[in-house]
Amino acid sequence: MERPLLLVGCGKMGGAMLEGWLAQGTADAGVYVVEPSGSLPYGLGSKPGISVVASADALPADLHPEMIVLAVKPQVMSDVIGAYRRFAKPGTCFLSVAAGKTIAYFEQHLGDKAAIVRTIPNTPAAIGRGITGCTANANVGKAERDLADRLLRAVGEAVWVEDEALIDSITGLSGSGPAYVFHMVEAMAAAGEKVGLPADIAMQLARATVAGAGELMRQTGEDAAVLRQNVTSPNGTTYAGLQVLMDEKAGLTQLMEKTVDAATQRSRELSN
Ligand SMILES: NC(=O)C1=CN([C@@H]2O[C@H](COP(=O)(O)OP(=O)(O)OC[C@H]3O[C@@H](n4cnc5c(N)ncnc54)[C@H](OP(=O)(O)O)[C@@H]3O)[C@@H](O)[C@H]2O)C=CC1
Ligand SMILES: O=C(O)[C@@H]1CCC=N1
Repeated sequence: MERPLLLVGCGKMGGAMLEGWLAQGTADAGVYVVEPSGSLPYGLGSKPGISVVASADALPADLHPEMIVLAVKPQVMSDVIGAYRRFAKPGTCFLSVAAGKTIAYFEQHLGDKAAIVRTIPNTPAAIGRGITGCTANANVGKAERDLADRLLRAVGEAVWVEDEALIDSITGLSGSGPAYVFHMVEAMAAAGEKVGLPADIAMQLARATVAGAGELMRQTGEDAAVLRQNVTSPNGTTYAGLQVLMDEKAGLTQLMEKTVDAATQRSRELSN
């Protein structure tokens, strides 16, 4: 990078991304962080190249960031965004990670000349295993898109879509998805207790099973269906369990469809 990054909001998502950029050396021209509390997670505040300020007013008057990453909650975005309109000029691109907030919303607040990348990452970004859905407006040139891609790939994978409406769907699937998986661990552990296991052992088994299954899928690159079949002996124990989980009327497929749909709808609502 030739000029600094500006990160607005350094909570769970902004902090995870900043950690990835530092680890990968992506933000080599320095990062200004606006964070009202002044304290950054993971001890990031004391890392070289990081300058923390409590508000946009405290940023240097001549700052010309290459990219401004907006990582505040969607509900506070309208209180925050106005302070950054002065940066909306050639050479500066905005990248939002906020659920629901559309490109039209940012153009309304930053002007229709602003270069805007709308994304939705997820929390495994904290360990470099995130996946981010991205789209951009017509003001984003190749260099800006490449930089956004590099920043996002520093914390995992990036998937670009042309149709912005798909970002709500990506939010419902992979943005919120880690929570579904963590809840599955909770549900498996609770079910283990019901069949007689002590709570601590049930949780240890559930965590290791989900983590191990995820790692097996990642390392082998094998289809999920094939990996499932590899566990399932004809008329064995897994088959008996899957008869319930894959029930055509009330199985996980139907439940997951409703779950992802509810999250997608909520993402659409947050645009207001
Ligand atoms: N968590 C997740 O799994 C995902 C989150 N996102 C998106 O990321 C964004 C941030 O979410 P998340 O990190 O979870 O939330 P957090 O609350 O952890 O982070 C938001 C941060 O913004 C700070 N903040 C509040 N007001 C301002 C301001 N005026 N200027 C600068 N910073 C400010 C908050 O400080 P303080 O706490 O002191 O108020 C907080 O540190 C959201 O838009 C969310 O939709 C996207 C994908 C996944
Ligand atoms: O729950 C939320 O609204 C945020 C966006 C995606 C994941 N967490």
